[in-house]
Amino acid sequence: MIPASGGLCMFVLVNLKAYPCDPIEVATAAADVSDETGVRVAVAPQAAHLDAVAETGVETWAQHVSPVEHGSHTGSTLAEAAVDAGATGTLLNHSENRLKLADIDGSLDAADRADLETIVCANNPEQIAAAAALGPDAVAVEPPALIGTGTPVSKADPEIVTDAVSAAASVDESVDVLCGAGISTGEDVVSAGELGASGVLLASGVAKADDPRAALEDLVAPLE
Ligand SMILES: O=C[C@H](O)COP(=O)(O)O
Repeated sequence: MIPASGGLCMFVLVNLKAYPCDPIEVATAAADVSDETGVRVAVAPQAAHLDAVAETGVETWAQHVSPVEHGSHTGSTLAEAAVDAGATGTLLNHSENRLKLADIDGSLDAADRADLETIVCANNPEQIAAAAALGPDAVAVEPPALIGTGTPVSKADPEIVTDAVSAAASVDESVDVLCGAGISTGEDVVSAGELGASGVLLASGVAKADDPRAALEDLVAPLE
């Protein structure tokens, strides 16, 4: 799933959550930075912004898709609608949008049906093993206490990353592992890679930055 980029092979996925940033400004910067460096960078905007973000040319991910098919499902995010809007992947079970096990499974089925790449988030290595057993393309370990703090998981709790990598591999070696929470610099990304992660999931370091382009350039600089 994760293509090589420079010396260290890392995927940088920027989740815009519901932050009051300009999604087009971030997406345009992410597309440019990805084009200029060859590093895989994707943006996950609000569902209502998928179309506009995808039009910038950046790799575009949904923040969630619902475990439903076409039908009477008011308020859902249909996987096929996300694809029509330009998404090529989806997060599932983010710490801020926890799902029941059956719903994670159902959302994975919906994503597979629509041909969306998938990353299932989890709090700890035990949950990572359970998530990997459901057959996503990747999992992302994020300790909730570090989310949005600016304190990188790769420094504050490196064992949770190495343990998550081992846990996923013990279930299915084809499932990649990302890590997230507090990642905001290129040094954090390198540390994550050295711990065995194939990518990073981050939000505030870019979405709340005064200069999102500069933040993205810093994140990928060591990967070129
Ligand atoms: O989806 C992103 C994660 O929750 C990390 O958020 P953060 O980079 O603001 O800590």
